[in-house]
Amino acid sequence: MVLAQLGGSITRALQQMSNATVIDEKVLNDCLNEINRALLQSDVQFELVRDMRTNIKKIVNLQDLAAGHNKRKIIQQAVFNELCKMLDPGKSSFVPKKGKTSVVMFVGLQGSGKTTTCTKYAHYYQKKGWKPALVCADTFRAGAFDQLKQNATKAKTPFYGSYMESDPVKIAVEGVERFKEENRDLIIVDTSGRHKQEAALFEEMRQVSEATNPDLVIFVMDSSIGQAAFDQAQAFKQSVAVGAVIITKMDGHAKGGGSLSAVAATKSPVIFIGTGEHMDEFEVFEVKPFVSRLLGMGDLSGFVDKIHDIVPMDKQPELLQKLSEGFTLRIMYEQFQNMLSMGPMSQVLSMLPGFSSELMPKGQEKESQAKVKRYMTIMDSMTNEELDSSNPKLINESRMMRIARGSGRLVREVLDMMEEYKRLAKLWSKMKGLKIPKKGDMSALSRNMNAQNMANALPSQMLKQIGGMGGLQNLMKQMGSSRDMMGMFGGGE
Ligand SMILES: Nc1nc2c(ncn2[C@@H]2O[C@H](COP(=O)(O)OP(=O)(O)OP(=O)(O)O)[C@@H](O)[C@H]2O)c(=O)[nH]1
Repeated sequence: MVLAQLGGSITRALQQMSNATVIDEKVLNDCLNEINRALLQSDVQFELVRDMRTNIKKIVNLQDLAAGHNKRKIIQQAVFNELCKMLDPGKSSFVPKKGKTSVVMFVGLQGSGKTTTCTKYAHYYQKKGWKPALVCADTFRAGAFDQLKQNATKAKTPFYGSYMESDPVKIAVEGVERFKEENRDLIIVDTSGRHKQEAALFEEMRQVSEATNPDLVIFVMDSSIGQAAFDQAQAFKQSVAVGAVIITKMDGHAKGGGSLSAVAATKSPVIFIGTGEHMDEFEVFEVKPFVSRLLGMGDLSGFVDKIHDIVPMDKQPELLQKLSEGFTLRIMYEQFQNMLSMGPMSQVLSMLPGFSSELMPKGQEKESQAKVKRYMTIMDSMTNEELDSSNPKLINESRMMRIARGSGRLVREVLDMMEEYKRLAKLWSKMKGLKIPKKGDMSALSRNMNAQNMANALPSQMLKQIGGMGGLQNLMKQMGSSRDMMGMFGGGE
């Protein structure tokens, strides 16, 4: 979970307030002080924090609240709303339309993650059936074109650039023209960065922008820049028409609140956040779900969307039909494939209320991805008969030796994979009848989620970290109450 520490501190402050027998001025002030401290510690700009406090105090006038009022809920709601307000510039950014050509220009300082983010952005839309293309107009940094080329090739996205040409405007114009002719619907122009803000950078940006006339300029900002965020964002906004912000490296820093101040500086919404170096570590940013997650209330709608990414609507009856005929190795293979394309598991799980990606350390996640890939290599050496059978006994000793030889793995590893298959087959048989909720149908999801189902689905190590079955039940209780809160804030269902 990004900014997990900040979220944890705010939640604790609200919790402490809730524990007080009477909520008076002192209790409210203590709570707000605690929240302020947490925001400032994570580098949110001082003025924003001060305004937030003033606004909450204005809304929550304890003297005016009659005895019957639920002060706790009103305060919690005010904190939630103010956090949302801080992150919401009140206007949306340009949204490209599939099938219609849009030009999107990326700007930012060198090292902010601009080039990586261009590819992530292209990949995100490509997965949804768009036809993006990348133009490298960074002639300042040697190697920038190679990097873009490498990333674009990995993402199977067409690209344009030049080793010889030194005029970024010329390259940008040529690239955009070329891809317009090819009817690409999302033309992404990567511009050069500098180590620091300087006149040459802004002049070049302005010229590229003038020549390509982008529909949207996206400002890419590294979340770790702290208090400097506000000024940096403002400087870019003054030079080009920044219409949206993407904040990168939200995975690495407990701080990062500073970058959220960019919203106030550019008056443009944050549209995505980068949460890792991997192409899929890229999340759509939406204010309410983000604040919900920040406060440990989860983002059930995002979670359901992820499920639909893995098993699209039109494939669901097919999968359920296949599963009803028995859990085969081929189904496991396909699910592994989906899992890998979906991106890191911690990102998905962090959408569940009360979960934190801290529960799943990065190293461990990489390890489990490597394991999944190993299992897939092993399955690549299996026959159709083996893959389509739901009887593990079919894979006898001699078959195992053959499969190990064919895949270049150890027999022990084939055995490991079969154990994993049996574990998942057992899990599936227990989960029979589970329905995949429709998009937006949160109640179906919660109906399906009882502690036993969840306990079965979680890796045992993770269950231990949560605090076993007891810890999980507590978490589910929290989920219940967080759902109430989400409903109250209009964030969940
Ligand atoms: N952890 C983490 N690393 C990231 C993220 N986004 C980018 N990076 C890394 O940040 C470093 C710099 O990224 P680049 O894309 O090369 O930076 P850039 O802003 O394009 O640099 P210039 O092209 O020189 O302007 C690379 O090592 C990326 O892998 C992110 O969201 N999380």
